[in-house]
Amino acid sequence: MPACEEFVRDPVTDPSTRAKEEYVHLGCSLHVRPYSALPNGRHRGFRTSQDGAVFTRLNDDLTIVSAIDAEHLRLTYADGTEAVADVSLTIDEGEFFGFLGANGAGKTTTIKMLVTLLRPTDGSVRVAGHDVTDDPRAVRASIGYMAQETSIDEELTARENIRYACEAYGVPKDARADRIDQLLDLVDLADVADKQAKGFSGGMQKRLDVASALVHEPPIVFLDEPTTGLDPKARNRLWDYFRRINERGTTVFLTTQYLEEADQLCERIGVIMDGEIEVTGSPAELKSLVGGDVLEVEFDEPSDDDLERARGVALDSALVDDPAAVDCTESGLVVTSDAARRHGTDLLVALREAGLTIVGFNVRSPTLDDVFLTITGEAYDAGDERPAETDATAVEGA
Ligand SMILES: Nc1ncnc2c1ncn2[C@@H]1O[C@H](COP(=O)(O)OP(=O)(O)OP(=O)(O)O)[C@@H](O)[C@H]1O
Repeated sequence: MPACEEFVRDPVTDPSTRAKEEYVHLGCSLHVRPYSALPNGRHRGFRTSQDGAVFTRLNDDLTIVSAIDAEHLRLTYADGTEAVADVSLTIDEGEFFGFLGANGAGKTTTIKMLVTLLRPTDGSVRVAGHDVTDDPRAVRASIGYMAQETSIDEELTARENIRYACEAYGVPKDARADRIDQLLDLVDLADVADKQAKGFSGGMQKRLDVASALVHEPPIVFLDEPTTGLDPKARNRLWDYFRRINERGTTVFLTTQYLEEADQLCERIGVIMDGEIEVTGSPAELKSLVGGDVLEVEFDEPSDDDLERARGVALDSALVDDPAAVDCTESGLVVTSDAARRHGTDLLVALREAGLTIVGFNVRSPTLDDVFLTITGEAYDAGDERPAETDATAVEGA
């Protein structure tokens, strides 16, 4: 993101108000266009990337209005558990942000503070420019929240569920019928609109849940593990939907058990560990922390001695200058090195000469799983892995 200092003031004419207004332009690939002139004379602009996807409002002082701005958030539960120790985060409007962390790291507790369900023990947070403690109603009017637990009523039909959400979120009466039809269409439930939700598959229920959380077209959306338990097809349909709302300018804050999901969808990712943000960056930036490509070697039923010997060979090789770059698995070795592609075969020869029988090898680019292992020293485990539910036609005609 360009720093605020890069802004230059430049008067332009806003054709919609026919008044000469002062707006702000950004150089290079980003620019700001008039968005609205507020009643008190302040201006807002929206910044777009070249494809028009990213929206950013500007304050009077030309700083960017953040969708979420959390400073030193802390939350201690009544039993003394410090679930969130120190979380500071700034998320721009229009960003697709992924929030990752192992089971119990503090993701849900953080989200609950951001959506006003928990009051921070310490620290401050503004969402859509409103303080969550001082102005929770304004925050709630600006957000959609899809919790891990479903909020739909299984006794109601899909249409009734969305209508109920429209009433709860205060969608104007004359806009409801169109909004309901649009949402049913968007989440591919138009064919089963008048069937009871209790007959829906897990995937259909999740999609109905998303539609219900977004009826008021909030500018910021919090999705807490929205695709857990879904099969890849159902997950893909939700991904498409999340991409679409983000392309329309919605800020998305996502937690997920699936690193692949974060990799596919998120522009930026924050990793929380023991209640503190460990690192933030784009998926590519995070992958660069791994320190090179990953060489995986598999042996034929290796004993512990074999693995130890293999590790010694790897440590002696030209590939490795840091012992942390070599991990033993049950069946082989994983070596991370920026020379893995150039000199990987040298290591294979050395391993064979040391009497190890290689049954498979692979050199690949790092994944977010590797990132997680590098950062936390543990494999990613963000919750109970439930069996995938199919998105098959649990309801006739779906
Ligand atoms: N109501 C509560 N009272 C006391 N401790 C809690 C409460 N809710 C959560 N915790 C604890 O706070 C810590 C953080 O929990 P949280 O649910 O925020 O983590 P998480 O990263 O969302 O985990 P998961 O991936 O399992 O959803 C954990 O140690 C958890 O046991």
